[in-house]
Formats: sequence, structure tokens, C-alpha cells
Amino acid sequence: MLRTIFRARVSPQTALRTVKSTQLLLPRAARFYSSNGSSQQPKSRGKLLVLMGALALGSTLFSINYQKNPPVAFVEEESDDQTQGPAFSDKDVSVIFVLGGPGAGKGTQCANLVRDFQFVHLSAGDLLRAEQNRPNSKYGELIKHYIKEGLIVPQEVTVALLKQAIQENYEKGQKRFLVDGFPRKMDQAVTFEQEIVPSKFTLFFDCPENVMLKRLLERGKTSGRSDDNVESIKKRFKTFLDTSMPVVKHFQEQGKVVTVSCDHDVNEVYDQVKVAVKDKIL
Ligand SMILES: Nc1ncnc2c1ncn2[C@@H]1O[C@H](COP(=O)(O)OP(=O)(O)O)[C@@H](O)[C@H]1O
Ligand SMILES: O=c1ccn([C@@H]2O[C@H](COP(=O)(O)OP(=O)(O)O)[C@@H](O)[C@H]2O)c(=O)[nH]1
Repeated sequence: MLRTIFRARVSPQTALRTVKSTQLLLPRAARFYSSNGSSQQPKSRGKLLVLMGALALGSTLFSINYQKNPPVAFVEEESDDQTQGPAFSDKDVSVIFVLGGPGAGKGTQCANLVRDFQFVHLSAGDLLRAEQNRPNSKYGELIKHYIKEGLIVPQEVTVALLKQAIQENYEKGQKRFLVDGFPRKMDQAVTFEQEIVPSKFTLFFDCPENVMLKRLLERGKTSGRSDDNVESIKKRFKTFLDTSMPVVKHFQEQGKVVTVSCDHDVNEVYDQVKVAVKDKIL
């Protein structure tokens, strides 16, 4: 940990990334240690002394070994990812970015794809809301504020959550991911592709604002979301145009966007989605 902070001082940008990401990963790291840290109770004083000696030696050896081989989460966060390259190969792991304005129908169509094909659906918004509600999360208040204001949560938080979710699913054998509602800002797009895996392509849900507004207000009646109200929706539309559309344009310039027209009923939209996905990935 000391080493982490020392290194972080060298580069302020890495410092923020390291400290924030490490804190997100900390509960898991803590569990890792507690499950390996049990000790036995000696029955007599002689045995106690022998055991203490052995523990002292063991702890020294562990400490030396720890310096050489810190746990994976710490290694990953310490490393300079820009020189390391992505954590996964795009030959092994397929990521489709699902972008579009708020209420365009991204989540609805992702659910269809999960039902019919082998995809893991990772909604960046859902991951952020889960982190917001996680007891003792250091980011709960920050996330709450950004979501209510329709702003983009700093990428360090979202990228770390996505990376953790992809890693956990990958360890269970999952290799196809729909990353929904992300990247919403250019820095996120660059960081994700540099540090996690380059995307296969982007499914872009094109929808008129008045249609999205109607859908969001309807959803707001039951969603319980703090941002499904007129005031927040207007801010989200602005953020989408100013901040997220440049990401779509960036991928369009690379020829990596398939646009789906969303002002149709759910089944019609899904027909377009299936064609897009089958053409590119299945
Ligand atoms: N093609 C569609 N026609 C009508 N309503 C839709 C359609 N697609 C989604 N909806 C509804 O619109 C709302 C927003 O859809 P959702 O999938 O949550 O959008 P997003 O994930 O893009 O914010 C939901 O209440 C959903 O049931
Ligand atoms: O990468 C992301 C994705 C979402 N959000 C925040 O989460 C909110 C809700 O996003 P979600 O994708 O759940 O809903 P949508 O706006 O698409 O309906 C957004 O307005 C942002 O404030 C964010 O900051 N970064």
C-alpha cells in the first residue's frame, strides 16, 4: 500500500486513478487477506514460544515475498497501463458498446440480446447505481450528485467498475459483453480501449428527443430513478449532445458504428439490432 502511494506521487494522474480504483477494489482485497490469515492457538507456553518464533520468521518471509508478488488488484492499479496495453485481447473478449440518448431503448434491447444470445449485459448506469448504494462506498454521494445533474461521473470510478465486472465474468468463462451507456465521454472511450479491451463496434440507438422524453417520463412513473424527471432529463439531453455524441462521431470515423433507428416498436427495433449483431459477431 505504501508503495502504491509512493508511486502515485510520481504522477498525479496515476495517483487519482490508483487511489480511487484501489479503494473500489479494497473490500475484495480485504476478504482475500482475511480468508488466508487464520492462525492456530498453542496449548502450552513452550509451544507458544516456538509458534511465535515460527510466525515471526513466516511473516518476514511473507513480507519479502509480498514485496515481490503483491496481489493482482494492486499490481494492475500500480502499473502504467498506457505502456502495458489492454488487459484482454479483442480476439478473446468481444465488447460491443451500446450508445444512444437517455430513454432510446438501450437497456430494453440489451435484455433481448441476453435472452437470445450469449451476452453479458453490463450497464454502466446500473453499476454506478449499485456502487452508489453499496454501504460504505466512498463514491456514493459523488455518484448521486452526478446522476441527478445528468453529468458524467469521473471515468476512474466507472472504468474500475467495468473492469472488475468484466474480470469477474471472464473468470466464469464469459467472453461476450454488451457495455451499455458507455463510453459517454471521449476520455472514457480512450481509457477503456487502452486499458481493458478494444471494442468490436458500437451499436448506436438513434432516437428523436421528443420520443425519448415521452419514454423517460413514462419510465419515471415506476423506475424510482432520481434522474427520470423533466429537470434532470433536460440536463441529460444536453450532456448527451455535447459530450457523448462526439464519442459516436469518433467511432463513426473509424467505421465502427451500426446505427439503429429507434422510433419504432420494440420488435421492429430488435429486428435491426439482430441484423447488426449477427453480421458482426455471431
Ligand atoms: N421501441 C420502444 N417503443 C416504446 N417504448 C420503448 C421502446 N424501447 C424502450 N421503451 C421503453 O422506454 C423506456 C426507456 O427504455 P430503456 O431501455 O430503459 O432506455 P435506455 O436504456 O436507453 O435509457 C422504458 O420504459 C422502455 O420500456
Ligand atoms: O459511463 C457512464 C454511464 C452513466 N453515467 C451516469 O448515469 C446516468 C444514467 O445512465 P444510464 O445509462 O443508466 O441511463 P440512460 O441515461 O441511458 O437512461 C447518466 O446520466 C450519468 O449521470 C455516467 O456518469 N457514466
